[in-house]
Amino acid sequence: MQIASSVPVPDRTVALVGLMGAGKSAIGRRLAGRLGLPFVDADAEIEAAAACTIEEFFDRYGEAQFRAGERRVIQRLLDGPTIVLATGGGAFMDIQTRTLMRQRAITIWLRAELPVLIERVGRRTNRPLLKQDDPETVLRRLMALRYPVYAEADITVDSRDAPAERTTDDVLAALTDFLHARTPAGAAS
Ligand SMILES: Nc1ncnc2c1ncn2[C@@H]1O[C@H](COP(=O)(O)OP(=O)(O)OP(=O)(O)O)[C@@H](O)[C@H]1O
Ligand SMILES: O=C(O)C1=C[C@@H](O)[C@@H](O)[C@H](O)C1
Ligand SMILES: [Mg+2]
Repeated sequence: MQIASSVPVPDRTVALVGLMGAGKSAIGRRLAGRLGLPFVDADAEIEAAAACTIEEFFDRYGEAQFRAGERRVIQRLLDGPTIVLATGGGAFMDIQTRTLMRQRAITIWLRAELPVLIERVGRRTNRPLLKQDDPETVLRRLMALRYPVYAEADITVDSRDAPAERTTDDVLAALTDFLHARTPAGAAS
């Protein structure tokens, strides 16, 4: 497939948002490879900065402190060079983080249906929010709360029950359309 050669180079960090299991990490890593940009996972950055897992962080300091740490990490990353950034599922819900991301990044919502999310999050048990109730109930609640806010992202792509490479192709195509729409006709891309 020739997609990569025709994709304009993003002039800003490309940040993925969406629920747990939407594929921010899995698709983000592939997207970065296709764009030739570094990939950074905000969850992993927080774990490195705090020297503990996200689960331990929630246990020790609680969610409010986690959101504050997440805000600082994302701010630092957006101050740096252009990257593909997988954000944590709740990052875009924080008004300050969201405002910053809307100003400084190209934001992409990976939207997934409930059955797809349930199947994917069942593969790992390290998501603290999914332990607060049964995972399906939590995901339903978060979908109702968060989907209207995720919809503020610049681009929305469906993260379907298909191979990750297919979703990556879909993201690249949508990003290409978005960047071409912003580039004045005839300008070099
Ligand atoms: N589009 C996709 N097609 C197929 N498998 C996928 C897709 N997206 C993610 N997966 C798989 O689903 C699982 C969860 O995905 P991933 O960890 O990337 O989600 P996430 O959005 O980063 O979640 P979190 O917010 O919890 O970090 C992984 O096993 C991943 O390989
Ligand atoms: O959706 C969320 O609020 C979260 C998603 C994960 O990426 C982690 O950032 C953490 O488990 C919280
Ligand atoms: Mg992730």
